[in-house]
Amino acid sequence: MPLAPARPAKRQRRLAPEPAAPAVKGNRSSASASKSKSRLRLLWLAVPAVAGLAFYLSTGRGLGWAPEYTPSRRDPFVVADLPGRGKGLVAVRDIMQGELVIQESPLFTVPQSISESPVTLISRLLDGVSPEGRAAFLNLSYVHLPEGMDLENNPGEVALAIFQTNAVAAGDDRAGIFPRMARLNHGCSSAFNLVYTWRDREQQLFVHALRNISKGQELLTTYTDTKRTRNERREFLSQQYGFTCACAVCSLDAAASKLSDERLTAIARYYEHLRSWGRGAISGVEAIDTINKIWKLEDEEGYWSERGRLAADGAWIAASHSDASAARLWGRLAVEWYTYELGADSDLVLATQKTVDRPEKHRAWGSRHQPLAVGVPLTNGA
Ligand SMILES: C[S@@+](CC[C@H](N)C(=O)[O-])C[C@H]1O[C@@H](n2cnc3c(N)ncnc32)[C@H](O)[C@@H]1O
Repeated sequence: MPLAPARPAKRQRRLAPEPAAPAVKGNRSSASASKSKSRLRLLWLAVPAVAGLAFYLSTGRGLGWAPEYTPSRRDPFVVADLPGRGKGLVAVRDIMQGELVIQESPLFTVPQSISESPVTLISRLLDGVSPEGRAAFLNLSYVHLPEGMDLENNPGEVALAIFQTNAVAAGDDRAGIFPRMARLNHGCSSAFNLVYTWRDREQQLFVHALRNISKGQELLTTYTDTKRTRNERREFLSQQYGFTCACAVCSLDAAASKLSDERLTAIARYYEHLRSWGRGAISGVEAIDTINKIWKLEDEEGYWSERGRLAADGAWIAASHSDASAARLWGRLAVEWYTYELGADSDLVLATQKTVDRPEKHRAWGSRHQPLAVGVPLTNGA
């Protein structure tokens, strides 16, 4: 039976048969959509729901008695106490766009489908973890523990709350705990500076710098699809993670925030429009024009995530209309951004490079029978 998904990582996925199909980064709200699918999923969802009937803890808190997971000497960050945000990671030197910041194996992973109680499952898996790993897990923060429960009397429920606050996707159908990565706090649109991805080949989570980060800056990832308004984002984050987001974007003054909301809403709308190319509702030229509009709006917003995927969609559309030169240019752009997001040696970079070298070998090549000059990237990166 399916289990409510944790925060999905940016997955290394095959190019979609339809542009901009399901988001690479999602959120736990996606669980609600398929809520009714199984009793077990409901059981997972029931934990925060029960907590909701009592009181959500307003801030994350750790158990405080276990040692911190020791960062390696080569890490470009330290774990720091940050006012109002619990612990977080802060850069101890400048970090370059595309740099690998964390590469981490999971303490344990759980499948999305389980046949036993989540509390029993997490407790059993924890028993199999080393004492250091267990201590690191128990030191992580958590929210949504029903009132009146505590570690002494309800260790299983506390472990489950820790899991639910910190788990991220480890592949398509598992979620895992990564104690170092778990210290990353959240930022919206232009505020987050790291993206993470699960790599099947290495069976590890890779976290890369999406933009240049200066020494002293906090490292931030994003917990949700931030292409929505400030109020919508805040509501989701408050419900799921128990905090009111005050990142740089959420802290903009009213006028600037309104502009940001408008841009993000328009970006989401254009993504929807782009998707309709897959069912033949818009032409290849209009689809490419839409990608260029998204790119421009994202430049204005400072929203840089998912650009590898967006450019790869451009290559897909160009290839499907047998437009080799556009496919090559979009492919180049995809390689550039996948390299930042996923690493130069990732499967997607290697696969996309093949489109640059031999566009006519793309699996979508000629699938839209009508050859068409669809349009090229209108960005400086091209
Ligand atoms: C995965 S943990 C992140 C690390 C956590 N701060 C800690 O001390 O271990 C998620 C929790 O961190 C806190 N958090 C994350 N991002 C935040 C933000 N932008 N503002 C305030 N609290 C945040 C929330 O309590 C959230 O439930």
